[in-house]
Amino acid sequence: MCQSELHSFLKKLPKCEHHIHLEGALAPSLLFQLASRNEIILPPDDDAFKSRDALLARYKRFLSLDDFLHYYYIGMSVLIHEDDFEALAWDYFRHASSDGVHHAEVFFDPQAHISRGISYSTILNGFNAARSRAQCELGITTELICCFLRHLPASKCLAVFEQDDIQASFANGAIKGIGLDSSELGFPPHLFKDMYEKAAKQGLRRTAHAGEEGPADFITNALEALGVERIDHGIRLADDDELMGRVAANGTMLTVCPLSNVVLKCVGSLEELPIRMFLDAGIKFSINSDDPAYFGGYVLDNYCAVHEAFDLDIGDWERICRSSIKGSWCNTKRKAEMIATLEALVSEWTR
Ligand SMILES: Nc1ncnc2[nH]cnc12
Ligand SMILES: [Zn+2]
Repeated sequence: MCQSELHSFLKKLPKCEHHIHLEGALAPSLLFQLASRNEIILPPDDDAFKSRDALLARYKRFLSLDDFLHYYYIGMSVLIHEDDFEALAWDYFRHASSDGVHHAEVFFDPQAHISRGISYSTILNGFNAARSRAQCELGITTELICCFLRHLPASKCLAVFEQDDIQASFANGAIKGIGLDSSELGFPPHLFKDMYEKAAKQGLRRTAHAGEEGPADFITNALEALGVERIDHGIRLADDDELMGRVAANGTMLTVCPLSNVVLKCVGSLEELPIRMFLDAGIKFSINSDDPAYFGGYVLDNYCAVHEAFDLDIGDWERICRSSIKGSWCNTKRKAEMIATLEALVSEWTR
């Protein structure tokens, strides 16, 4: 298959994205536009904020997860009004649709906005307006996953989790599940056990970032102490054969983010990612963009990069795509529609 045929095949695959932080889809052009409209002063002593090109150049030199998070939290400070949150999410949904995403489960970080005086309803109304539009105009189904910031005290996270407006959004189904993100090293999953126990009792789906920069032990810890159903990133699973066997046997899905791992120096190059090892070991995983505006690629760029690095065949892609549909938190009818699309595509390309 030549490159352009392959690109067309990868684009047509009915993709599900499970690991995308909406705040990480804030393109520099929208960032500067909102900063100006909302009269937000970006750090004057950091030359990266002098222009769009300077900011993009700085994004190419991230040294670590924390180095990136510094820019991520400054960037989102321009989001003030409902319309801003709507514009951000709509921009992502448009990109996702043109990349062949059929279903997206998207993260957001309420604590990073509430702490700046933005109400939870402002965030949720903005995102929900974009979600309705994505469903009507693009045919994409979406779910929201409310993430908690692990660099903050667990007691503070629990207090936000228990806030009346957040509890109401759990109860009325606006939020599908919870996640745990931000700085990983020094913040093991078990610190958040109480919150995850409450979430389980309330019937929320549960995932957590683990094994991105942190060790394989954090994956064990997230599975055992938090009872998570998915692991976000999870690439350090490759360091523990016994755990890898357990994850494969339980069918726990990893949401891997290849370009993110390279840009944040979690691996030296794409080829170092354990993609082939995971396929051989029967580990289920989906491929995702994480923070597409910061890492130079949306989901299709990640699919193409993985294809080039690992020379996958149609059978490999069918498995990845099938696991990704099955590991989604949408209803069985929606999954069946996507599986049917996948099977029709594969049969067309293998005729
Ligand atoms: N890659 C990542 N890891 C942890 N927290 C994040 N928040 C946004 N992107 C993240
Ligand atoms: Zn992430």
